[in-house]
Amino acid sequence: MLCSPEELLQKNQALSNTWQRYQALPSFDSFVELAVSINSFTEFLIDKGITALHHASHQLEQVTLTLFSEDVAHPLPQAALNDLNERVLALGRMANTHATATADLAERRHDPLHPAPHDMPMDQSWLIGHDQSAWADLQAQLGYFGMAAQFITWQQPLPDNAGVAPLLLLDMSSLPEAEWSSRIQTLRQRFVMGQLIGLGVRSDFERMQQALRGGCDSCLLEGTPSHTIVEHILELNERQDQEAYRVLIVEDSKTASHLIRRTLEENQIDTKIVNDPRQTLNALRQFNPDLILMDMYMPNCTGVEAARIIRQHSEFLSTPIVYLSGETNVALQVDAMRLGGDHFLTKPFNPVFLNAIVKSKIERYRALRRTMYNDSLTGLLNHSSGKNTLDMLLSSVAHDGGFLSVVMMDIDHFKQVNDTYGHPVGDQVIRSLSWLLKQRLRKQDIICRYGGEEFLIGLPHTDAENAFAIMNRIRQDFSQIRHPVDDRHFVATASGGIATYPLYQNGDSLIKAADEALYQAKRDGRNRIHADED
Ligand SMILES: Nc1nc2c(ncn2[C@@H]2O[C@H](COP(=O)(O)OP(=O)(O)OP(=O)(O)O)[C@@H](O)[C@H]2O)c(=O)[nH]1
Repeated sequence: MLCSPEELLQKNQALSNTWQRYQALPSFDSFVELAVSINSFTEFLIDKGITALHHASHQLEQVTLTLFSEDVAHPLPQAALNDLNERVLALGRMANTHATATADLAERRHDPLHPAPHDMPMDQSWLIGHDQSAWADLQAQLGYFGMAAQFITWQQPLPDNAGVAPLLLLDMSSLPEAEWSSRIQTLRQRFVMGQLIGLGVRSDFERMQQALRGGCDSCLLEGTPSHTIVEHILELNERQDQEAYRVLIVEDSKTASHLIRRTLEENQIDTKIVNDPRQTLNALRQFNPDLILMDMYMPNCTGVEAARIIRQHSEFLSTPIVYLSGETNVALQVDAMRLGGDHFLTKPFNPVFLNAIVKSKIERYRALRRTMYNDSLTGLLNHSSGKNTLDMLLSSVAHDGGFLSVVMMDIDHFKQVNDTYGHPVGDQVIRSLSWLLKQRLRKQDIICRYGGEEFLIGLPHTDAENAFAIMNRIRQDFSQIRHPVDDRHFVATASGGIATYPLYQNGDSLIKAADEALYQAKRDGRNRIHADED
């Protein structure tokens, strides 16, 4: 996913402003500001998947953190100042190059004569190697997922119009090891925003290190099957599409709460502040945070009391609570943790550390939620969360007015797939359909694994005719995907049934009608979509 050039330049400007402020007024406080700004820029670059810039920013962050101590005198020694200055300037130059390239790309994407297909989020894909026939299967599979990769050899130069943020798949096994570093570095420098994936890398430490150090974003080992490579690429796309983290700040001091908000929002974390702890439950319900930052000592109610009240509500039992306090008494901290807390940060907090703690706790919390609400084989919503989400979507569509199409999709003769090739191969077929759905549908659509090989899909603001066109295209492409088994492959097909709101008024009747339409498609011969339009 591309970030807007304005956003990147703004972030970079904020960093160079804090650096200038530090130089004009070198104190511990202005150095803290600088560290926060660098940390924020680094996190931003990780979120946007801008690897090359991230590398430079991360190094700058590391240098800053080694100087982050109240014992270090300010201004810093001249050598350290020069080093920081060079790093900030180099980062600025890279950000400018990057922003210009992104702006060019955005302009081309909005060119009405050459519109980008909606199902191809990456710029372009290239496969660089020696023997194309070795990669024919991978090329075909990528094509069905809408990510066709063009093949060129290591001897051919990539054309000028190779794309600004291309996906580059590098067959490392066909390149002499002595050339790895220079080849990867050259590609990295040219395609700052590209995704570089090394293929066919042997699983020893030195080779992996060489590929990653040169600038590969990731490496896949020798012998990795095509479908695993495709999944890896699809996952890369998906990772960049996460919802922003949300933190509820319960803190009576307006100054402290705004300081925390600023630190977190600099790191793209959404926040909501509650200055009166008695408002916490309301705020939790409205804002649905991933984490609560809780002041220990507030009038009317202590943080520990508030945490105990929160933990009485089953829906907030696992929401992480991090206490903020001037309290350094370890025994009290241990007690506070026993009574429903997850971590303790003492004031004045180190903002870089606060951000790191918050992010790591949220990552774990989200992973836990995924196990509760998502299906483990496909990562899609599971049966009950899919139905609940459909009901919520239906009320919002009913409120705004418009259509909502519900699709039941089911893999044909799936029992035969299992019986012929075995259950694990059957699982792989289920995963392929789920990847295809994720790849093709919009973020606001619902995709749920409803049962074994059955999927429930909700397409808001989509009438039956459009839903048919979208699902029929997915059906066609699914039927082209080759599922590997030993040294052969086979194909599978799927059928679908569609029912649409407002013809059917509630979630259950929509699902029932879509299910009946699905069985009509099965009766009509399978590998087809049937829309209920009675
Ligand atoms: N591999 C695998 N198989 C599953 C899973 N869940 C259910 N199944 C199998 O899916 C098969 C579904 O078969 P049926 O409902 O008879 O339907 P079908 O063979 O697909 O036939 P039609 O739907 O009529 O085209 C059963 O054999 C289940 O055991 C799963 O998670 N993995």
